[in-house]
Amino acid sequence: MTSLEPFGTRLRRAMDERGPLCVGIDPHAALLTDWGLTDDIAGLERFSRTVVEALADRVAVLKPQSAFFERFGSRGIAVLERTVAEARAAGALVLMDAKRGDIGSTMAAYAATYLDPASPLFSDAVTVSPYLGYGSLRPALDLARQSGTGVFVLALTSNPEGPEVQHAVRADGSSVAAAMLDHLRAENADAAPLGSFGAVVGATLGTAPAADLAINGPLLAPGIGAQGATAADLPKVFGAAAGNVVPNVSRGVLRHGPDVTALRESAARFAEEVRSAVESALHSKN
Ligand SMILES: O=C(O)c1cc(=O)[nH]c(=O)n1[C@@H]1O[C@H](COP(=O)(O)O)[C@@H](O)[C@H]1O
Repeated sequence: MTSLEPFGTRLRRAMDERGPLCVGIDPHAALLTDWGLTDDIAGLERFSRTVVEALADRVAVLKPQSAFFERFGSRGIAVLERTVAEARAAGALVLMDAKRGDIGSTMAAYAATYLDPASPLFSDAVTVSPYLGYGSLRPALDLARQSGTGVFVLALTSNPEGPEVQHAVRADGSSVAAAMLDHLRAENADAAPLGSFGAVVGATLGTAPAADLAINGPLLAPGIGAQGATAADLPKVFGAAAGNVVPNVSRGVLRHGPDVTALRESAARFAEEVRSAVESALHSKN
């Protein structure tokens, strides 16, 4: 198997060179309509191509949300394949937002889909759900190590329903989310400059979580823009861990399309807000 440089190393470099912003490629039906496109495969293709053309040469990470492609069936998946390939060729890291999770033997097939370089959907990293037990993710974690890709595990999600599961207290007194972060810390032990195994922690949490965010890996922070969080929330949620945060904005940027310049300007504004928020979080700790 061909192996890339570890994902964490590649991500740290991209964050240093381009800033840490991740922009989502979420072709909502409403956005296709707002862009003057048809809600069909031609609209999907045009939307995705435009986002890649506008942003793949300047943001660190693009995150296609697989569901919006899957809803068009096999032809939607074909557009997703091309989107991933074109975004990677233009220099962005691609984080496939698939949120997969299943028993280990099935997880191995999901892992092969996104993290095996021979797969048509090969991506730099994938989101997974650990709620069949962290150990069920092992095939994805192992394949990521082999192929130089990354895995982002849901820990404290941005939606209001998350705490029902994620704040639940385990028999040993730790919360489910804290246990997921502990697993990731162990996964990333000894990695430098950054581990390849990330956690998803919503920018919407409002305050610093009780759980320890120092996992020596990236922290994907969705929720800025349409879900109500702003870059200014990053210091209070992430504190000293802000230097490893990859903030995601999807609709907040996408609503400025289809004009390529307007998409670029919006992403640049978010990138500047994020840069100054991260700087102030790190500065206040010194
Ligand atoms: O894993 C994710 O990306 C994710 C985790 C989470 O806790 N919350 C969350 O919103 N997301 C994704 O991040 C994107 C947020 O989109 P906007 O609300 O439009 O910025 C969507 O693609 C969600 O599926």
